[in-house]
Amino acid sequence: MFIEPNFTGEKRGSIEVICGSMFSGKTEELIRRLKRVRIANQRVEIFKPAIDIRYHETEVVSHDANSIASTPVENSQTILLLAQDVDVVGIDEAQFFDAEIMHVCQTLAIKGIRVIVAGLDMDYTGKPFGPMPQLLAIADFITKLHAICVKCGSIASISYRKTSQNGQVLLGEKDVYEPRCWKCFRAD
Ligand SMILES: Nc1ncnc2c1ncn2[C@@H]1O[C@H](COP(=O)(O)OP(=O)(O)O)[C@@H](O)[C@H]1O
Ligand SMILES: Cc1cn([C@H]2C[C@H](O)[C@@H](COP(=O)(O)O)O2)c(=O)[nH]c1=O
Ligand SMILES: [Zn+2]
Repeated sequence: MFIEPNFTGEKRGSIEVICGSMFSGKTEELIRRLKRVRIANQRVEIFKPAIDIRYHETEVVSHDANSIASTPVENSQTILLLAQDVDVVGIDEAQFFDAEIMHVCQTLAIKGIRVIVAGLDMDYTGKPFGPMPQLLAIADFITKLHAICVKCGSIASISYRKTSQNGQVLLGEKDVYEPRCWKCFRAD
């Protein structure tokens, strides 16, 4: 389990990245950390890319229906504009943001803000997804989570696309994706 920074005392900025396949628990872990921030009476703002309105327009929602209020933004620069007077910034679905998200996270951390980012590390082909490699490179703390392979029950690192549609961005749930281990991913 991730041991979070102390909630009291001098504020030092930091960047935490939570990554893994679909259904690995990234959003649940993000929500868990952010709810604890609220319990500690710290000020938090949560953002997600406007593209991701699968479950709810203004909430970050996990596959298990845990949720927390969030602000959908069109681009990463907007996060800088909206994240005023906060102790913590949470960002979900970071893979969909533009490349500038890396500098946005660095700027926030330099200002003393704790930044917690969740995102898919790989797309359905196994390629690194969007700005995630850069975010992982600058992270102070990385948590890699795994789902359970739906074929064999082993740990799953990759999100298998069940449809024949191409293109990196294709929103969906269990109708479109299932988590698989590498062996079962290669089997089809
Ligand atoms: N194959 C699976 N492996 C693990 N969890 C699964 C699987 N299928 C469904 N789930 C559910 O998904 C939840 C995680 O959802 P979520 O936090 O939204 O994941 P992520 O953001 O990584 O896609 C788990 O707690 C579990 O209830
Ligand atoms: C693998 C993969 C996923 N997506 C989409 C599908 C979902 O809408 C999100 C991931 O959500 P989660 O919170 O991690 O479950 O991303 C995509 O567009 N392209 C892909 O290759
Ligand atoms: Zn498997």
